[in-house]
Amino acid sequence: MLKLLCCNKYPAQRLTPLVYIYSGIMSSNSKRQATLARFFTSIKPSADDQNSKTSSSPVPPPSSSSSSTTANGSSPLKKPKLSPIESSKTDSSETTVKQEFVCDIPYADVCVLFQEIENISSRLQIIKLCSEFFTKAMKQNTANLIPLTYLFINKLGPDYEMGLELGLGENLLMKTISESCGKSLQQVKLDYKDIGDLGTIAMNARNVQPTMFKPKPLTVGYVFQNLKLIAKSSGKDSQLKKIRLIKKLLTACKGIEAKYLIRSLESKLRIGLAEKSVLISLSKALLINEYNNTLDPDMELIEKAEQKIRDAFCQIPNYEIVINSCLKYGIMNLDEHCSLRPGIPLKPMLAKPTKTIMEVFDRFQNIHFTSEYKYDGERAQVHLMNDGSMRIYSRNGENMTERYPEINVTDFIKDLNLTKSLIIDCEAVAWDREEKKILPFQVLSTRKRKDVDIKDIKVRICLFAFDILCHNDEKLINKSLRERREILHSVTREVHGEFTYAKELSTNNLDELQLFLDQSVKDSCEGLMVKVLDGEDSHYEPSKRSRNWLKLKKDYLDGVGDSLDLCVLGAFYGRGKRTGTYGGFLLGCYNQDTGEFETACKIGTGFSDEVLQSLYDRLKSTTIDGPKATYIYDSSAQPDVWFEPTLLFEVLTADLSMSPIYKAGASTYSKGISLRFPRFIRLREDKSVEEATSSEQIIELYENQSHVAK
Ligand SMILES: Nc1ncnc2c1ncn2[C@@H]1O[C@H](COP(=O)(O)OP(=O)(O)OP(=O)(O)O)[C@@H](O)[C@H]1O
Ligand SMILES: [Mg+2]
Ligand SMILES: [Mg+2]
Repeated sequence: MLKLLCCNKYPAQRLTPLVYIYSGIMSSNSKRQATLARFFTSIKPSADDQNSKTSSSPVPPPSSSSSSTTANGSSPLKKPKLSPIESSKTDSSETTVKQEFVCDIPYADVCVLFQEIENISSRLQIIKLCSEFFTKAMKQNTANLIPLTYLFINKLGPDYEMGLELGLGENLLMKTISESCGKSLQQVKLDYKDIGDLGTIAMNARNVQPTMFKPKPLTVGYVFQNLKLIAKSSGKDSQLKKIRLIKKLLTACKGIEAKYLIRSLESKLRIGLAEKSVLISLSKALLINEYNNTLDPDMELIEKAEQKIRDAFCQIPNYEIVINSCLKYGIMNLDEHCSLRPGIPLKPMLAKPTKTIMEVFDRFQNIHFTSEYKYDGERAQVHLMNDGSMRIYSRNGENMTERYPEINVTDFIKDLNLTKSLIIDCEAVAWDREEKKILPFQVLSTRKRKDVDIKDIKVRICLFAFDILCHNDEKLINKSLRERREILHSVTREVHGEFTYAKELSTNNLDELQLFLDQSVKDSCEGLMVKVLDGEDSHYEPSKRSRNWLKLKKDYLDGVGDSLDLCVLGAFYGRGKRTGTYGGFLLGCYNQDTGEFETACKIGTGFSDEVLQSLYDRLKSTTIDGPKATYIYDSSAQPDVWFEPTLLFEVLTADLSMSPIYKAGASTYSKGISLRFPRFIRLREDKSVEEATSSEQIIELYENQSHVAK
C-alpha cells in the first residue's frame, strides 16, 4: 500500500527515459554526476504531475513560517526548487547552514510509514520500507531527505546548535492535549495511567472530536518548521507559545497523525526505528540516487556507504552537511570532502577503563605508549576560526564559549601569522592562582554555565592541552600522536596558569609508571591516560571509546575501574533525619539499541544534607504520575515517586553482580546486572541523559571483573 502511495505521488516516469539516455555517459567523475543530479532535480514537473500532486496533497495550512505556502494559502506545488547542491554550499569555509526546509511530502505518508514500522519487527523489512520512502522522496526533490532524516531520528538539527531540543515534558503535553482535544486534564491523566502513551491518547481524542472546518493536510516541511519553532520558543511566555503552536498542529491532524506528532514532541517515536536503520536506509537511497536508479545495491555496499556517513558524522555531526556532501561528491568520496573543520565540534575520542598497571602492560605489549596526567575537570575542545573568532565546546558538543569569557586562544598561539585556525583538545580545570595549584572538580562546578561576566569570575581555569586535531584547516587526526604532539608544541606556547600541556611520561618501566601514577594523584589528578604513541593505532579516532586510550583512575582501581553515570528515574521519601527530602534514588543505565532506561540500583549513600535538599528542590518539579514506558524495572523495586529522565549521577560501585531485581543489560543477559554498594560522587551536568553509561558498557565492566572473567 505504501508502495502504491509513493509511486502515485512522486511520479518518476518523466525522469526514467532521461536516466537511461544519460546513464550512458555517466562516469565516476563526481563533477559530472553533480551536474547531472542538478539537471534531474531541477526538471519542472508537468501539469500531470502537478495535478496528481494536487489531488493527493492539497494545500498545507497557511503559516507565516511555512515557505512552502503562498500568502493566499495556495501551495506553489513542485515549483522548481534549488537542489541542496545549489542552495547550500558545503565548502570548508561554511560552518552553519541557514537553509529553511521546504518539503511538500504529506505528513500523513510519513505517519503511515511509522505505523507500518511500528507493526513489524524485522530490521531488514524496516530498512526496505524506509529506503523506498527516501528514494521516492528524493525523486521529488533531494532536499526532502534532510527534514525526513531528522524526523526519523527524532531530532531537529545538529546537537551543537542551541535550542533545537524538543523532548517536551508530559505535563505540558497533557495540558495541551486536554485544551485542544476537548478532554479534561483529569481524564487525560487517567487515560495516561491506563494507556501509557500520550500519542495514542491524542489520536483517539482527535478522532472523536467534531470539527467545523476540514483541516488542510499537513506537509513534512510545515510540521518540521513548526517543531523547530516550538523548540526555539524561549523567554517568559515560552510555555504559552509552545502550547499555541502545538495546538495549531494538533487541530490540523487527521487519522494517525496526532499520535506521531505527540511522540515527536516527546522526542521518542517508539516505533523500534533505530538510528542505525535510518542511516542504512539513507545510504541505500543515496546510492540508488547516485546511480540514477540503475543500481540495486547489495547489503555489503550499503553498509560500506553507511560507515562512510558515520565516519563523516563523527567529524561533522551535522546531517545536513553530510547529506549535501554525499549529493555533491558521491557517498564513497565523502571522506575526501567532508571532514572536521574549525567551528564544528567533532565527537571526542574516549578511553577504556583499566584496573591495574599490569592490564596496561598486557594491552600495550611491544607497543610504544605514553602516559599523561588525567586531569579532573571538563573536556574543552578549543577552536580558532579563520576569521579570528574562537569557540570552546564541551564533551557533548555544547558551545561553552560564554562560560569561559576569560579565555582567549590567540594568547596561546606562538605566531598568529602562521596559525590562522586550529582545533585543540584540552581539559579545563579549576586553578588556584595564588597557590598555583589545581582545585578539585567540585570547585569548577560552582562556576556558572551561562551568561558569565568576566568581572564576576572567582574560580579561574587553566586549560591542560593534550592533543591538536586540525591546524590551518589541515586535519591532523590521521597523524601519529607523536607527530600531533610535536605540532601542538610548535604552534602553541604555554602561559602559566592559563594554558599548559598535560604532563607526560613515556616509559615502559613498570615501577616508573607506578610512581608517575602516584605522583599524578598527589598533584590533584585522577590518575593517568595511557595512549599509543606511534603508528595507525595512535591516530585520533573521533567518537570512539578506543582501546588505544586507556584510563587508569586511582580511586576506582579497587572497584570496576571506573565510575558510572546513571540516570535518576525515581526516588524514595526520606525517613528520620532525611524526612522532608528524598532519602534514596532509583538509577538506571541507557540502552542505546532500544532507547530504554534499565534500572541498575537504588542509591542512598554519599549525599550530604545540602545535596539532598538541592536534589529535592530540583527533582520535585520533574515528578510524573507513573513510570515512563521506556523505564524497564521490576515491580519489587518501585520508588515512591517517578521522574522524567533529566539528571545523571556519577556513582562509584564496589562491584557489579547479577540481580533478580535490577534490569541493566537484561536484554542481553538472562538476568539484569546491578551495582553493589553504590555511592554518589557528583552530578554529571555535562552529559545528556542519553549519554548515561550504556547497558553495553555495564555488561563489559561486569564481564571484565576477574571473578566473572575466570
Ligand atoms: N591527558 C588527557 N587525555 C585525554 N583526556 C583527558 C586527559 N586528562 C583529562 N582528560 C579527561 O578525561 C576524560 C576521560 O575520562 P573520564 O573518566 O573523565 O570520562 P567521562 O567524561 O566520565 O566519560 P566516560 O566515563 O563516558 O568515559 C576525557 O574525556 C577528558 O575530559
Ligand atoms: Mg572526567
Ligand atoms: Mg566516566
